[in-house]
Amino acid sequence: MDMPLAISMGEPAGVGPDIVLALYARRDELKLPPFCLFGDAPFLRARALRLGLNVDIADVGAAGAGAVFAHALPVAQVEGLVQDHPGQVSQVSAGAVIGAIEMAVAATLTGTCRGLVTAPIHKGALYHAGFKHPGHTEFLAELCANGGKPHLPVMMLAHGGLRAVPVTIHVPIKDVPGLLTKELIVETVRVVAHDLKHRFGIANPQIGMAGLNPHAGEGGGIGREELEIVGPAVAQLQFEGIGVEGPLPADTLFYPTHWARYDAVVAMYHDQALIPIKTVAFEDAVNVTLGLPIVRTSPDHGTAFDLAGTGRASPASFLAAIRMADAMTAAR
Ligand SMILES: NC(=O)C1=CN([C@@H]2O[C@H](COP(=O)(O)OP(=O)(O)OC[C@H]3O[C@@H](n4cnc5c(N)ncnc54)[C@H](O)[C@@H]3O)[C@@H](O)[C@H]2O)C=CC1
Ligand SMILES: NCC(=O)COP(=O)(O)O
Repeated sequence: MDMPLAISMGEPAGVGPDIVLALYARRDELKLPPFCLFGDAPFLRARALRLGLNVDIADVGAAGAGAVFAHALPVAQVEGLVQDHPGQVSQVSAGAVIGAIEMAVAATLTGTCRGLVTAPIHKGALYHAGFKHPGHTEFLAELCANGGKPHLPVMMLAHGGLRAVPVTIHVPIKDVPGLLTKELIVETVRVVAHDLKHRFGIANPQIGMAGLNPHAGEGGGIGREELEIVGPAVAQLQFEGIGVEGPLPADTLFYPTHWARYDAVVAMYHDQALIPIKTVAFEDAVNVTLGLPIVRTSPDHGTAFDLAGTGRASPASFLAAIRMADAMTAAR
């Protein structure tokens, strides 16, 4: 029996649960691998009813998932209140949302599940409820560290051969220059090169590195970060034998033909990396976290409150995230 993937429920007011239910309803047609949804069974029954989906839900936990997946959606029950109010931001479900991630990570770390796919969370709602982590990426690193030294989590958005990685992630733009260090860039690219090799099977990854400033600083005339931070990081990485070029002007680096020269492009901040990939592939790009001891993928979109409970959310990115996690863990 195939070991299941773990899926965390995400924000119940968002489209994540809708899409998981809709995909499960098409499991045979799509030949989906077995998965267990870490969430709330009564809420999921109510949401399935609202969407008109004929889905049986079995509260069997991750260990029982493989046995029931063919005829019922396996759920690992989380603690805490979960409301079925599509599109309404609320902190009420925050405990259950966070608990679902914690349980799903624990099941993956202990080998009950083979990889993790996360449904979108509403970061603002969780912050208001006291959540201290900027997003999944950083939270997962802490959970995987299990009290030890956290891994450096690296966010990568991928669509086929187009991959984009931000060095700084969920931080205010005004803080980016202060957070960028040669060490952070070097460590990020080491993780990218390692995981492209070992998780994506790319023998000798080639990485394009963006500058921070317009025109990559124009030789120091439009900012010195390229000369003082990014350039020295590239030199260090090249010395280590990693295939990196840069710093390159970010405005032309993402021109698809240019981008396609590289196995991944490393950008200096969130929007520098994510705007290009969401522009060319919002429908089915995947967010994958590198640098963790577990495989974690996620759709590229968020909670889409405007579509929650309507059945109109596209399942394409979520499906791509499941397929990527399945492929990355196929040997297990
Ligand atoms: N991995 C995660 O947990 C992520 C969470 N978020 C969170 O989601 C919340 C909302 O973020 P937004 O910036 O509004 O982005 P969003 O992706 O939720 O929505 C942006 C636009 O795209 C549309 N859209 C999103 N998903 C769609 C789908 N599956 N099918 C069709 N249309 C879709 C929405 O209707 C909306 O018009 C924020 O709190 C953000 O932090 C955002 C990205 C990833
Ligand atoms: N914009 C991507 C995003 O916010 C996803 O973050 P994470 O929750 O996967 O860390």
